[in-house]
Amino acid sequence: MVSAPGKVIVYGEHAVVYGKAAIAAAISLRSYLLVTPIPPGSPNTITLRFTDIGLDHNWPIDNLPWAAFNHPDKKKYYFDEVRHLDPDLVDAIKPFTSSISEKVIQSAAACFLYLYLSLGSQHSPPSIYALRSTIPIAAGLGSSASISVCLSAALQLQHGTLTTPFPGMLKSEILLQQKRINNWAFVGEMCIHGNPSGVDNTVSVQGKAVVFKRRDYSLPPTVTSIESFPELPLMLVNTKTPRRTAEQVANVKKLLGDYPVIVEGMLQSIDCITQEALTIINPTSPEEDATHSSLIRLGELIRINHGLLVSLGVSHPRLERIRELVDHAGIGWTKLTGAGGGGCSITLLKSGVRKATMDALAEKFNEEGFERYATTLGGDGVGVLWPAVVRRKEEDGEGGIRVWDEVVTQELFLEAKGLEGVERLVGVSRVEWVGNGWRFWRGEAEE
Ligand SMILES: Nc1ncnc2c1ncn2[C@@H]1O[C@H](COP(=O)(O)OP(=O)(O)O)[C@@H](O)[C@H]1O
Ligand SMILES: C[C@@](O)(CCOP(=O)(O)O)CC(=O)O
Repeated sequence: MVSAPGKVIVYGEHAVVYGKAAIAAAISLRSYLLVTPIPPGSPNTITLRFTDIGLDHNWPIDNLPWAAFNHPDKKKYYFDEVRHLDPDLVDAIKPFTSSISEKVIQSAAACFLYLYLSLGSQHSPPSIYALRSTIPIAAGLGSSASISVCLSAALQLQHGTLTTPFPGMLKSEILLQQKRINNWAFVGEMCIHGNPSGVDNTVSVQGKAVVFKRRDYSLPPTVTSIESFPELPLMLVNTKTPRRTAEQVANVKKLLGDYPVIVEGMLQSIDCITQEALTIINPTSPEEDATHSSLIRLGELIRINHGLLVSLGVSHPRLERIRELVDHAGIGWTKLTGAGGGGCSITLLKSGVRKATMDALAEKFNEEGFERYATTLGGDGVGVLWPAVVRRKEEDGEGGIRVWDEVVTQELFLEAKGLEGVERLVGVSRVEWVGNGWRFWRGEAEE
């Protein structure tokens, strides 16, 4: 099993698509992908069970367009850096997803097939790929990146081109493997939303928090880890209005085409906001350290960033309603996060907010159909659970405790009740495992 986190963009979404810097941090909501090989003698098929979106589909392996993907002019290997989708290969996949009518499901299936055909072979073992995610879909929290990262890591592990991280693994090897996971996760992101900047998949692979910049799409991005990302008091609220990232990105592109000078100026201002925030987050002198006044400055930058996103046309009345309620309560500074057009907002909370004020606001959110998430920022990136065997404990009714070990089968995983059930069964913060438990490609490992 593999897992990868979602993310919040704290500053710089949309501008990051045009080569400006963005600051993003991993969140504790995650996707989990369990790969189960099918016993020998079973039909030679691959099956996707992505139950969150109602995708349950299989394809005979021999029928897939291997010839197109293995053609000498087209073949890409796990170590190749891929910056564009090949339109002929995208076309070769289309007949295999055309029976799926819903765009959400179709794009997830296309993402899987492009990665499977690129990284696998006709002799790959028939397998079932079961996915569950605790990240709300299309809400600005990087759900598509986190599933792309899971698929990239799982397929490369399955085909022996990655190793499960182990204590003492060389830092250079960890970084190389992270790079390969990220490279193919970016390909998956391109299948789902066309023209991604790569910030979402990068933070999902690395975890923690990063400053991300991609000036030239033919070159790798510049990614700087923020080692001591401050524990900002953030509130995450979902409008429950889904939207597609691809559409929001296309809307900004159109606006830039219509008003190039004005919109370039706005994107440039967003870049300045990100740079300014960085000087507060990474102070160069001790007296600039995280103080009351730096919280206020970070908050003001959040408010200004949101204003510019509104002007870019990517807010939504439901996002404005959240901002209005928060402003009215006077508890912090709010901006949309991710692509906007619905999705989620983040609020940086002021210090000393009264509990009664928070409770009253929470009630208002409930009444109006918004959902709040408890999440922490800056956790681990992509990880592997091998073997996937949980240690269970239960009172035996006679004053004792019964302990037993249980393999996380596909059935157990898919039947876990709701998001909490998934977290309780396989969550990365769960401690009782048989074997090593979750292991992560942590970039800071010893050389
Ligand atoms: N839990 C999931 N199961 C399957 N596919 C998913 C899941 N979460 C996200 N996806 C894929 O990602 C797409 C959403 O991507 P996107 O619009 O970029 O939203 P987000 O802001 O959450 O990344 C969905 O259409 C689907 O293809
Ligand atoms: C709008 C954008 O900057 C972030 C999109 O984030 P999300 O897909 O809404 O989680 C696009 C991108 O960086 O690819």
